Amino acid sequence: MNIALLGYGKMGKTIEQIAIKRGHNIVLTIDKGDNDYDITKADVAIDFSIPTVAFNNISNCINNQVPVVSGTTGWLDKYDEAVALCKDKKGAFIYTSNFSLGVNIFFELNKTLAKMMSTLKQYNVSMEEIHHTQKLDAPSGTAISLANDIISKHAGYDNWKLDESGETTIPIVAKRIEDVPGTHTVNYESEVDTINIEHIAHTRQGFALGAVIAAEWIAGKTGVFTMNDVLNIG
Ligand SMILES: NC(=O)C1=CN([C@@H]2O[C@H](COP(=O)(O)OP(=O)(O)OC[C@H]3O[C@@H](n4cnc5c(N)ncnc54)[C@H](OP(=O)(O)O)[C@@H]3O)[C@@H](O)[C@H]2O)C=CC1
Ligand SMILES: O=C(O)C1=N[C@H](C(=O)O)C[C@H](O)C1
Repeated sequence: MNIALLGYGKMGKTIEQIAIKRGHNIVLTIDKGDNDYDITKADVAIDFSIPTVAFNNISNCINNQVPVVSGTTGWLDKYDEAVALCKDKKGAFIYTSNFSLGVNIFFELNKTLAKMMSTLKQYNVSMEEIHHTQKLDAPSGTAISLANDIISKHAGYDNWKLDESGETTIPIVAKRIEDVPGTHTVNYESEVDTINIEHIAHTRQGFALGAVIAAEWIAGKTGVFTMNDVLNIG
C-alpha cells in the first residue's frame, strides 16, 4: 500500500518504520511548511501532526477521496465538521485519541468499572495523565476519552476539568516529565480504600502499530469509523 505521512515527527517516524516492515511504501512525508502536495498518489494517509493543522490535513484527504487515519489530539472542536464532510463526500475517516491495543482494552475496562461504581457514592473518581515535555495539548486526548466514557456510564459525573474538582466534575491532573510516552491512571478513592486502573506505554511502538493496522483496515472502505470497528472489541 502507498502511504502518506502527514506529520513527520516522533510518531510519523515510528509509523514509517513499522509500515515499511509490514511491506508498505511511504510515498509522501509532510511537515511544517509543506503546503503544496499531491495527496492522490497515496492509497491512505496517516495524520499525526499538530492540533492547528489536523483538520486541514483531514479535509484535504477527504476532498481528494484518500482514506485518512488521524491520531492528532487537541483539534476535536472540529471533529463533527470532519464527520459531516466525510459523509458528504463519501470518504473514509478514522480518528482515535489512542491507537494502541492496550489502551483500547483499557478503554473497555474503564467503562466497565465506571458502570460498576456508578451507584457507589462513597468513591470519588479522579484521573492523572503523564506525558513528555514536548506535548502541546493538556489534558491528553486519551484522558478526555476516558473522562467522557466515565460520564457516559457513571450517574454521578457530567463533566471533567483540568486541575479542578467539583460535585459532578472529574478532575484531571496533567503532568509533563521528560521522555514519558504516555501514562494514564483512573482512581476511585473512598475513606477506606483506593481502586486504580493504569495504562503505561513503554514506547510509541504500540500507538504506531495500531495506526498502521487501522490504515490497512480502512483502505477500500467508505464511512466514519472508530478503533472498535478495527479491533472488533467493545
Ligand atoms: N492517537 C494516538 O495513538 C497518538 C496520538 N498522538 C498525537 O499525535 C500528534 C503528533 O505527536 P508527535 O509525533 O509526538 O508530535 P511531534 O511534534 O513529534 O510531530 C508533529 C509533527 O507535525 C509537524 N507539522 C507541523 N505543521 C504541519 C503541517 N502543516 N502539516 C503536517 N505536519 C505538520 C511538525 O513539524 P515541526 O516540528 O516542523 O513543526 C512535527 O514534525 C500529537 O497531537 C499527539 O498528541 C501521539 C501519540 C499517539
Ligand atoms: O502526545 C503524545 O505523545 C500522546 N498523545 C495521545 C494523547 O493525547 O492521548 C496518545 C498518547 O498518550 C501519546
